[in-house]
Amino acid sequence: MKLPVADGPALRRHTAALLRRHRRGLAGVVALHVLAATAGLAGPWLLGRLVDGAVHGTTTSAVDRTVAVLVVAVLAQTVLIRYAQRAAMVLGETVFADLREEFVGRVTRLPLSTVERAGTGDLVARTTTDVDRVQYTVRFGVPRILVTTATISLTLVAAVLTSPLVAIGLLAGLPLLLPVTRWYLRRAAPAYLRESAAYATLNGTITESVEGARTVDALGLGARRRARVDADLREAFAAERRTLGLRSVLFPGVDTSFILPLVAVLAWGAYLVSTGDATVGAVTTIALYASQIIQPIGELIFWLDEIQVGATSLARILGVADVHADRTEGDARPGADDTDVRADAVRYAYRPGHDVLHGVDLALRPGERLAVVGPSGAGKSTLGRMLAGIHPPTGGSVTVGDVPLVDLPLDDLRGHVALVTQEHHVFVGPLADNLRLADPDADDAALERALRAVDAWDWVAALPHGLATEVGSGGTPLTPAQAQQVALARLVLLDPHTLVLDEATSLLDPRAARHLERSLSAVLQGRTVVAIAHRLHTAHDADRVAVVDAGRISEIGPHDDLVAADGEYASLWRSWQRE
Ligand SMILES: Nc1ncnc2c1ncn2[C@@H]1O[C@H](COP(=O)(O)OP(=O)(O)OP(=O)(O)O)[C@@H](O)[C@H]1O
Repeated sequence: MKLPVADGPALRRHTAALLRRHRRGLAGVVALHVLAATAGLAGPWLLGRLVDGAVHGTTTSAVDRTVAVLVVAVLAQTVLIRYAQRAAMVLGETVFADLREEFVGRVTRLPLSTVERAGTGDLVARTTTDVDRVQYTVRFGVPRILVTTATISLTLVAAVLTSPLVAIGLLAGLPLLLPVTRWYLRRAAPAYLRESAAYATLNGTITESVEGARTVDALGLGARRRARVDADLREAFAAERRTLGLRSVLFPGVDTSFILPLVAVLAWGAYLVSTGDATVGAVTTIALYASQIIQPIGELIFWLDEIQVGATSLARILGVADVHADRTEGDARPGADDTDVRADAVRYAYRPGHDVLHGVDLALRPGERLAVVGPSGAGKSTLGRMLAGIHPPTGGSVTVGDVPLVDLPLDDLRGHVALVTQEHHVFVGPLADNLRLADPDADDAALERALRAVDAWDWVAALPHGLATEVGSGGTPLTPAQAQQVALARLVLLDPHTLVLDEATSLLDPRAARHLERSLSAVLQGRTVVAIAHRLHTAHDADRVAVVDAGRISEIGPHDDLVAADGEYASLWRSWQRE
């Protein structure tokens, strides 16, 4: 599954709305640039007058006056450009900050099931490379496009006002410029989209290979992974060559079309002077305009090219919003004492048509401890995720007090059922903030109580700044066991009545595991617990055991009953005892 990309109309709608939101800033920037460009036009016009003066006779004081006005115009232009550029940069930053906040909102609301299915490579590329590209375009591109468009338009108007006949020469470049630019722009968007997608895929493959290096090594998958990276590289190379090919037509075409107006103005102007239809001064002014306009047109085309890249990235960023929510909140809420969690005919498929759960029925008894056992790949973790409301089932339902889990707002849901796994990310920031993710309103005393409950207060109190200590990457490092205790303390704050434990302590060294099990049992006290058991002794101690086999619950009951029934569980149990 790939994350969606916004289409052209959506992109235009969004850009228009963004510009409308910042229309005042935009108007200010345009006004300042128009003033700066107007001051810049005075130079060629005054020089043209000087030339005419020299041809037809003038006085020294008239020349002095013209030069004085020229100096004032240049000074005014310099000052205006300074403020115009400053305003443009501020606008770029404001617009980008707006975009970035919107994007963070979108990404953090993405359904977990979508992120898992799409893989993280594409999302990481969108949050890094694409955001960088949009940032560059918005910060520098948008202001420069405003500047160059204002300069070019005003220069053309000034040229026409100086001498409409001579100004016709300025059009000489258009027959080449227009078709080349049109040809390019038509092809550029898909080509850049392909390039971004190719790099995102390459990123994903490389990240996956590095993260799974041990598995790749253990299974001897090195050659296959290399072949995949090579294939991705070939695609990225082909995509890059295509965009380079497009640019290699655009740039020479554009360069040639820049020279043509200057040559045309001089040749056509000389003819008009000879017929008496133009003055030498007017030709000088317009020839200066023709050379003055080259740089802004070149810059505008450069930015139109960059804008293609930025627009492609923006389409990828906006596309994230097109991911459908995997659940819709309903109004029904379970009663305060309604803690019955049930699964009815639950089916689930990671890929359409490939069910890994085939209609599971399970009614948890409040306060019981249920161990879920079964062969690897049988669907235990998947069932655990259904019971915790992580993924909506593709068939059937999981309810708490008769309300489907996926109809509850996420904050509410976590107050009923929570999943505990061995992945415990510690976020960069104060330890207290890490805990308040579970309950933003908890005061320090509540945080301390939660930490004491999981036996973690001693080490937290010994940290340099206690609860305020910065943890996470770059801060005070926490051991895996400490990170897990922080996660358990969050559970205490969430206070769900039902917990699903999936491999919660399996990867820790035995000493840490024993310590943690103490913390864990404090958390489990008085709650309904579904423990996905990878070691059968957990099953032995549970109130009931559910055996999951090939996506179905094949047996369920107390340990002793199942052993006496001499079914699948009994043989699992016997083989475990023999080990
Ligand atoms: N994210 C996923 N995408 C696609 N298929 C998946 C995904 N996660 C699990 N599966 C598949 O679903 C099936 C059930 O997997 P699950 O992890 O639920 O089994 P399990 O009983 O917990 O196994 P184990 O004890 O090995 O963890 C397996 O065939 C597995 O390959």
